Amino acid sequence: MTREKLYLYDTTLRDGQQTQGVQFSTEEKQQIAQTLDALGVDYIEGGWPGANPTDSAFFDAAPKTRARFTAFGMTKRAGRSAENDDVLAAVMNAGTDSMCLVGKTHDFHVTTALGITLAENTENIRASIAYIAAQGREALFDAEHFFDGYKANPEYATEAVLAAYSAGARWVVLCDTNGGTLPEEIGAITRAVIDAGIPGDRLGIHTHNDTANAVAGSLAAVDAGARQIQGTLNGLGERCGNANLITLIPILMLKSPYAERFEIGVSKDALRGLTAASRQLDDILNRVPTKQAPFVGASAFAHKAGLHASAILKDPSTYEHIDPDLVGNARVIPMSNQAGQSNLRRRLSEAGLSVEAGNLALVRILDRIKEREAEGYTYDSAQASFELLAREELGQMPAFFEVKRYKVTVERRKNKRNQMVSLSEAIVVVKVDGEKKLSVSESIDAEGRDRGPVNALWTALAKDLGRYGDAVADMRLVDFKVRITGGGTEAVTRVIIDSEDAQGRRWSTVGVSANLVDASFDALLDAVNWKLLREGAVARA
Ligand SMILES: CC(=O)SCCNC(=O)CCNC(=O)[C@H](O)C(C)(C)COP(=O)(O)OP(=O)(O)OC[C@H]1O[C@@H](n2cnc3c(N)ncnc32)[C@H](O)[C@@H]1OP(=O)(O)O
Ligand SMILES: CC(=O)C(=O)O
Repeated sequence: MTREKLYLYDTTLRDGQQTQGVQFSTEEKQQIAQTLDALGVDYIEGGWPGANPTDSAFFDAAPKTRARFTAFGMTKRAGRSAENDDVLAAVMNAGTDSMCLVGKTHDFHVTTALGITLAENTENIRASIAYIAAQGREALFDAEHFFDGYKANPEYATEAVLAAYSAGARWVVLCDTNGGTLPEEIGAITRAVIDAGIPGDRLGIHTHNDTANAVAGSLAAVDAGARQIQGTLNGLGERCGNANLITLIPILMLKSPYAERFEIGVSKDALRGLTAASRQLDDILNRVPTKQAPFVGASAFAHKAGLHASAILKDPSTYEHIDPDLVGNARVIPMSNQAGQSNLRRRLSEAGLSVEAGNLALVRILDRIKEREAEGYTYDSAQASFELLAREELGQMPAFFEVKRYKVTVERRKNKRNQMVSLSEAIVVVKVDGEKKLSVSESIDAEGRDRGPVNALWTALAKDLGRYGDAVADMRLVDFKVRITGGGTEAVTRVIIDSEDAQGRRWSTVGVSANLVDASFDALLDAVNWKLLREGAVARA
């Protein structure tokens, strides 16, 4: 049986950025776009060009993606032509092949929020979509408040979406903007729109999670005939969030009747990257991953009750609705050292380490990871630290150098202009090839500003690493995340450092301590050791 194509439209970088407390940098947007592209979504909505400097900069250096990279904006305002609307012009000038414009479809919003007549609004929608289509570009129309609008005035809501469709919109996306419509009603109204003349393969669904039904509402629209789903990674989005693609993707690929009826752009291989994609986003946002997140949470396949754990060991399907491996997650069975070995072997092989099944080192690695995670470490994203830990247990970790001691001071004092300034200084003593080396460094940028104690430590460490100096010369620290976490009985500080080198490699390392500077130094040492490994450095016996 041929399966029908179902399109996935990701709006993490636009509606996801409307989440309280979320503001992606341009680099973070680039990183997320690459992850989405690797996952296999069909559209990546990058943001609203012209609305803020970050979005504009992101579109200026738009990533090259296989997915259709889409700019978001709104329909032209009344009293001016589409050609002369400056907000629309900024969206058009972003130069993307696809553009998604939001427009009003609820009569109350037209008269109250916009203060124009219904006819004027319909004309704004028509003219804006026609303007995009006339340039041979793909137009999408986000029908804002469509379901509430349809309930209040079905004739007008239908007129508004038909205007977009007739003007050439490739997709008309029905939005449950306030998130209050329940799945059954979403299905019925979607069917009514199809009956009114817009075919299902031109209809999309955009739901919000205000009643925790965004995923169910999206599926109801698909059941009714819609063929595009809009959503976000981890369900980010305005207020309670959008439909969670991290939940929807495995449902569409693994659950009946969707798996049999539909084809989406995500391959089975890419599906295995789902857990990593979800955790990468949490990492970027410096959020603790939700343990109970369906499919990807650390508890999604954790079996605590004795009855469960015992049956699971006989056959995992006794208490699991899918094999966790399919989504890149791992089974957790407390007390069983066998748990998670296949997952561990896969992670090791990603680090270039091939370890045969049954090797006792696997048990030791798992034990150490568990111990360290109890202390506050996390290895989900800190792949470089994970590799170093594994190498130690496998006897494959060279001792390049030894840190004998270090010291950091931070001083606040008045400068000549009577301004309070800070100055960080570090001293690091290392032993390389039997020889002690003492380096002192201040951390000051080109404008004379203090770059902080961790930077001072890094520059002191890198200053004299003897014959390893050249190998780390092109390395720089690009991100630094701090989180206070409950490790054991006391709160500890976890630091994750992202480093980069001139060859475009980027790696993450983790350090934990009750002391912020110690935790940072711990992560820093891992970063340097990983770089030395990659450079093929050889330690002298
Ligand atoms: C449902 C959604 O989530 S849609 C996405 C919403 N996202 C955002 O709002 C974030 C980005 N937005 C922005 O940065 C700004 O709102 C901008 C740059 C787009 C516009 O800024 P401003 O010109 O200062 O307008 P402001 O934000 O104050 O108000 C929006 C204006 O657009 C009008 N408007 C709102 N929706 C539409 C629409 N679909 N079509 C035409 N005009 C619209 C409003 O009536 C208002 O006009 P007014 O100032 O003449 O009353
Ligand atoms: C367009 C959009 O984000 C909404 O209506 O919710």
